[in-house]
Order: sequence, then structure tokens, then C-alpha cells
Amino acid sequence: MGFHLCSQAFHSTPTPTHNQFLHSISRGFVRTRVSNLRAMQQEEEPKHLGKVRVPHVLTVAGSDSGAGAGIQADLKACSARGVYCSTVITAVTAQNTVGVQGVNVVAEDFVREQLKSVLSDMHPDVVKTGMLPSPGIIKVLCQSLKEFQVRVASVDNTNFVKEALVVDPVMVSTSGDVLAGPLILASFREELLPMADIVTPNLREASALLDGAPLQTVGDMRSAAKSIHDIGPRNVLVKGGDLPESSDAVDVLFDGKEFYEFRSTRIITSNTHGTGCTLASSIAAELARGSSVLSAVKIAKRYVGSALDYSKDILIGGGRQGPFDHLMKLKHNALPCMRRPFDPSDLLMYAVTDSRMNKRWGRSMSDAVKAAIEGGATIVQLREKDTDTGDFLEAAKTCLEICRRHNVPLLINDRIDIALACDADGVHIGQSDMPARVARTILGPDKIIGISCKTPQQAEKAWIDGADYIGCGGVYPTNTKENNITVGLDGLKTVCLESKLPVVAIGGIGISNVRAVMELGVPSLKGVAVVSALFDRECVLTESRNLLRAIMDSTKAVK
Ligand SMILES: Cc1ncc(COP(=O)(O)OP(=O)(O)O)c(N)n1
Ligand SMILES: Cc1nc(C(=O)O)sc1CCOP(=O)(O)O
Ligand SMILES: [Mg+2]
Repeated sequence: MGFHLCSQAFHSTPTPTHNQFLHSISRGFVRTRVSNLRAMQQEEEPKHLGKVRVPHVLTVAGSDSGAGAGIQADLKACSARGVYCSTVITAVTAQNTVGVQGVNVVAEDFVREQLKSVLSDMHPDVVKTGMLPSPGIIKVLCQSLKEFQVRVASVDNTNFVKEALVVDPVMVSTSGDVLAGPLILASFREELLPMADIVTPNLREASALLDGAPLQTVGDMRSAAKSIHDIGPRNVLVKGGDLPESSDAVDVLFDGKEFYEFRSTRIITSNTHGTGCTLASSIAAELARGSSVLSAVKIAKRYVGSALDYSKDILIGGGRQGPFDHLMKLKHNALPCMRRPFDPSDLLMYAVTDSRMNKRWGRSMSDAVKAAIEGGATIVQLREKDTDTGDFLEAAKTCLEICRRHNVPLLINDRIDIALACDADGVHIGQSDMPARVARTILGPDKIIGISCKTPQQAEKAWIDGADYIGCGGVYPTNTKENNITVGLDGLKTVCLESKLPVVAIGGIGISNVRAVMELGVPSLKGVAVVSALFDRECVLTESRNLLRAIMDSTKAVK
């Protein structure tokens, strides 16, 4: 880890800190991404000295003259997500908001030449495909991917993705025009899908891949995802945007083991031209940035939802289906200086501040945060229940500078206004705070949202509402939070077993009992959140170091 890029300017970044290094080994492996390894290797060569490689998606797709879909959508989506996008054009379409007026397929040899130009020199992290208008072009693509060894590593849904292939099996445009005939189906099934890390059919495409099987319910979508998975792709996302009689948009992801349903409120707009291309290229962009498949799909869906919502009333063209505004100018244009995506292992040692405790020991909030991070805290939450808003904001800004310097995410407890004002990385909210769905709408697709949950039902709702993790407690009785219900180790385990989100345990945890918590050994349990064990002590640095050591010892014991 350690190469995190600013969307506007691709700065070189500091070398990994001691804390980042600890953070890496604490997972039992030093996390490397192919792109970062390459960056390190390249940095050793003089001509690359001081340069940082940026995440890169190659899109292999058709041009849309109306620029709502195809190559143009891919370029805009990747740019909006802060990822470089190169292009191989397979067809040029004459297209507008009314429909497709003409298609001019690019000669196979020239598709091969474009692929060679990009793959031999620029080494994209992810290849994303869209319109592939002939079996010959699919063959050329598969040969080139093999020749340049693009698909070298398999991925799973929890680890970082290395190089990946995202296939959007474009067959019919959203206006209903056929963009790829039945001959293509055989090539998809036999050649391209078995190489794909994720394939993203809509209902019509999923049905076509399965010889016309009707898909009318979420149950049908699940069966379709499973049958398409049998063809060979490692993950299948069946998009249910066209599902009849549903007020929610439901998509189903199947990774060969688990099904994940993504529900979002349907946005009433006719500006939906290019949503499929945009979703697939946003997934590709998140994979290129180092997300897992699961979080790439989640973030991409949030991004597309926000862009559709923002663009629902814009008017471009006189046809039935308009394009939308990928860059969401004015509203969410300012990307959060492209911090890396949230990683569940950030939850390993979660430091939660308390103004009263720090005052008692005569230190400022920022001194406390600095010491906790230097001692190994992997994420920080400012939980300041009785600090004035102005003072809180100023202290939060100082803490954010410290956290950014050490590449540690900073969340704000309860106060979405403070999080927005200082551009913190996210918020932690409880069951009686701002509803998570509203928080997500306010904060946009990129911010981290954590939610306190004491039951599996609350954990399920947190997942549906778009949270990134849950905090579960009180594991033990605590004096830090009044009238807190203790769920115990059993309650924690029950929630962890049911949770689709990563979990951090909280409540009365310290050096004497952290082992019992971590040794529950449930995969979704990623770490412990602590207040008094770090901050109601004389030396935060020493306490943090000791606690981190105990956590790491207990995670080793579990392995
Ligand atoms: C990591 C984490 N988990 C749980 C909580 C508790 O949040 P909440 O229920 O909103 O209670 P308050 O912290 O606001 O008193 C938390 N803060 N952090
Ligand atoms: C803030 C908070 N939330 C809890 C929950 O159960 O959701 S327990 C808690 C307090 C944790 O403090 P300490 O580490 O000092 O026990
Ligand atoms: Mg709260």
C-alpha cells in the first residue's frame, strides 16, 4: 500500500509509514497491488524516478456519437472516479437520444493493432469490455489478453484485486437497438466469459446468455447469476433495473459461493442512457484503485445512483432517453483528494477519542490522536460529546492533517456537519442518530459510514442502507457510554455471523480481554474499537503499542 493519488494532481506520496507497515503485516501478509509493485520497480529505474503510476482502465468498446454511452461514458466515468482510461474502439456508432442510426465496425486487424499499442506499453490494471460487434473481434481480444498476459491472477471478493477483466456483455442498447447479433453469444460463452473476473448483464442480456430464459423475479435473477457463473466468470452481477413492478432497483451479485442483493430506490428519470456502460466502467475503476469485487460493485452503484439523481432533470437531446452528467459538476465534483478506498482491515485497532478523558490527562484532541496513530491505530473516530462546534471543527481539521499524513482514515462521531466541513473520511452513527440512508445521500458515494448494531436485523439494515462497516457492542460493560446494553461475546458472535459488512467490536475492551474477542475467529470481525483503554491512561503511545501487539498476537493465534 502507500501510493494514494490526488484526483486533480497525481502527486508522488510519502513512503509507507511505520504504522502502515504494521497495518500491512497485521493482516498476515504485506498487501501489494500489482500496480504498486510495478511503481516500486519502476521507481528504481532512473527514468521513472519520482513518478507514481496511476490506476488505469483500458476500455474496449464502441464509440457513441451522442456520448452518453460507450467509450465516451467509460472515459467520463473513469475520469470522475480519478482513474486513467485508455481506449480501444471496436465500432463507431451514429447515435443520439432517439436511437442508433448506424454502426461502422472497425476492422479486426485494426482492433488488434490498437490493443497491441496500449497493452505493450501502458499496462492497464483492468480491462473493461463493452460493445464487441463480431466474433472475430472477440477472438482478437482474447488472443491479445493472453499474449500480453493481462489475466494473470484470480481474485476473490475479500482480497485486493490485481489485474482484472470486467465484461459488460453489451447486446442491446438501452434504446432497444441490437448492437451484437446471436453469433456473438457463442463467442461470449466459449471465449470471453471464462476469462472474466466479473460480468455485468442486464435482464435481457442475462436471458440471452441463457437461451432466452424468462427473468421476472429476484429469484429468477439469482438462478440466472448461478447459471452464468457456471459458464466461467468468477463473479456475476445481474442488473435488475428493468424488473417489472418494483419500486426499488435490485441487482444480484453471485461470487460462486454467496449471493449479495443491492437494493436502491429507483430514480425516476429518462436520463438513463449509458447507465450499463457507466456501472461497468466504474466497477473497473474501483478495481483498478484496489477495491475488492464486492466493494467495487457497491461503490460503483452508489456513484451511478448519485449521478442519476443529480442529472434527473437535465435536458440534452429530444429523444426518449437522455444522457446523464458523469462529472456531477457543482455537486459532488470535489473528490476527496482520492484517499484510498476503505479497507476492512482499517478496523484492526480503532481509536475513539473522548474529550473528558483527554482533558483529565491534560492533552489536546490532536496530541491524543497523534500518539494513538504513532502507537499503531489503524482508524480514528473523534467522539466529542461536549466540545463546542467551532472548537470541534478546528480540532478536527488538525486531526485530519495528522491522519492524512499517516494515511489513517478519520471519522467523526454523530456530526455529519463537522465531517462535511472538515472533509473527514466519514462518520460513525448510531441507531438513534441521522438515518444511514440520509447520511449516505448527504455524504455522497465515497465517504465511509459506520453504524452501531446490536442485532443481526440492524446489521442487515446497515448493509441495505449503504454502510461500510458496523460497530457491535457493548461486548463488555463500559463506563464510557451511559446505559449501554451489553451484548457479550455471544451477542457479538451472532451479529458477526450474520453480518454482510465488516464488524468492529466495541465496549469495555482492553489489553486484558482483547484476545478473547479476537479469538472468536469469525471472518467478518476485523478488529476492536477502544476509548478508555487508550485515552483514559497516562501514555497513549505506550497503551496503543501494547494493545496493537496483543491484537496481532491474538490474530496470529487464530490463524
Ligand atoms: C466503532 C463504534 N461503534 C459503536 C459506537 C457507538 O455509536 P452510537 O451508538 O451512536 O453511540 P455514541 O458513540 O454516539 O454514544 C461508536 N461510537 N463507534
Ligand atoms: C462508544 C461506545 N459504543 C458502544 C456500543 O456498545 O455501541 S460501547 C462504547 C464505549 C466504549 O468505550 P470503552 O472502550 O471505554 O469501553
Ligand atoms: Mg451516536
